[in-house]
Amino acid sequence: MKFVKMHGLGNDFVFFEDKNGSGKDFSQLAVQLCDRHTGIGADGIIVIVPSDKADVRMRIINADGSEAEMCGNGIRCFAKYVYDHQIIDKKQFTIETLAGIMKPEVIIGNDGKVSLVTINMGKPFTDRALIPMNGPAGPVVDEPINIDGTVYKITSLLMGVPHTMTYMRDVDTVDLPVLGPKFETNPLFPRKTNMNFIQVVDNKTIKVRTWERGAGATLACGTGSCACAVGSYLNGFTGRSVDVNLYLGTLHIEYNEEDGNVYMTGPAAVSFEGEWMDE
Ligand SMILES: N[C@H](CCC[C@H](N)C(=O)O)C(=O)O
Repeated sequence: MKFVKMHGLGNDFVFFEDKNGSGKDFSQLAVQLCDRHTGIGADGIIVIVPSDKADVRMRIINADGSEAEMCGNGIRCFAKYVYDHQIIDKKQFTIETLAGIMKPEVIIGNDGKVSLVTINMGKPFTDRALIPMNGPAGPVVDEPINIDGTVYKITSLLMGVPHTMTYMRDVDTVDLPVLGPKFETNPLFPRKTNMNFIQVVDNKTIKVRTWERGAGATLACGTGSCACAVGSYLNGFTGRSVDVNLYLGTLHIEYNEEDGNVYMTGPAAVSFEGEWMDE
C-alpha cells in the first residue's frame, strides 16, 4: 500500500488515499504503522476519503488507534497533499472532518508546490457544556484543578478537539510523559483532553509544549496552538493575533473579532514516500 509521510512542524503523519472506501481497519493500521521501531513511525495516520458534504474528507487516527475529530497540523499537510496530487485544483476549498467543514487556502512556493497553508479552524467553544468537564455551564478560564496535591489553574476549550492548558514560567521544565497523562485521562474530561503547557513570551508571543490525547508528547499541535492562542487572549495575556513558538518553528494564529473564527497559518512538508508491505 503506497503512503506519503508528511509533517507539520514535526507533528508527523502517514497519509493514505482511500478513494473507494476500502473498509480497512484504520485503527489497527494506525497502531501498527505509528510504531517508531516496527512501523513507519508517526503521531497518527491521515486518510483521504471522498466527501458528499465538501470537496474532500479527512480522517485522522491517533497513534493509539483512536479517531480524532480534527487535527490542525494534519489538515495543513492534507491541504498540501490534495493540491499537490491534483485531487483538488483550486487554492481555496473545503474539507469535511468530524469537527465540521474546514476551509484552507494554500500558498504556493517557488517549486510550484504548496509551502504554507492558512486555514479557518472555525469557532472555539468555551462553554463548559461543550467542554467535556463536569460542573455548571460556562467558560472554563483560570479554574483550579488539583493533580496529586498540586493546584494548577487551567483553561479548557473545544477547538475541534478538547484542549486544556495551564501557564508555566518555563515550559521546558515540564516532564510531559509524567504530567501529560494525569490531565489527559483525568475523570473531569469524559472524552479525555489534550494538555498544553504555555509560557507567555510577550503580548504577541507564547511558547507551547503539548501532550496529545492518543498520541503523547508531540513536537507541535495545531489545534492546541489555536486553543492556547484563544486561551491566552481570554486570560488577558495576549491580543487576538499570536505567534506560537514550537520546537521546529512558529504557527501564526488570528482569533478574528468580526467572525469569531480562528485562523492558523503554518508550513506543511513531505518527508518521504514509500510502500507498506501489507501482510
Ligand atoms: N491527538 C489529537 C488529534 C490531533 C491533534 C493535533 N495533532 C493537531 O495538530 O491538532 C486528539 O486526539 O485530540
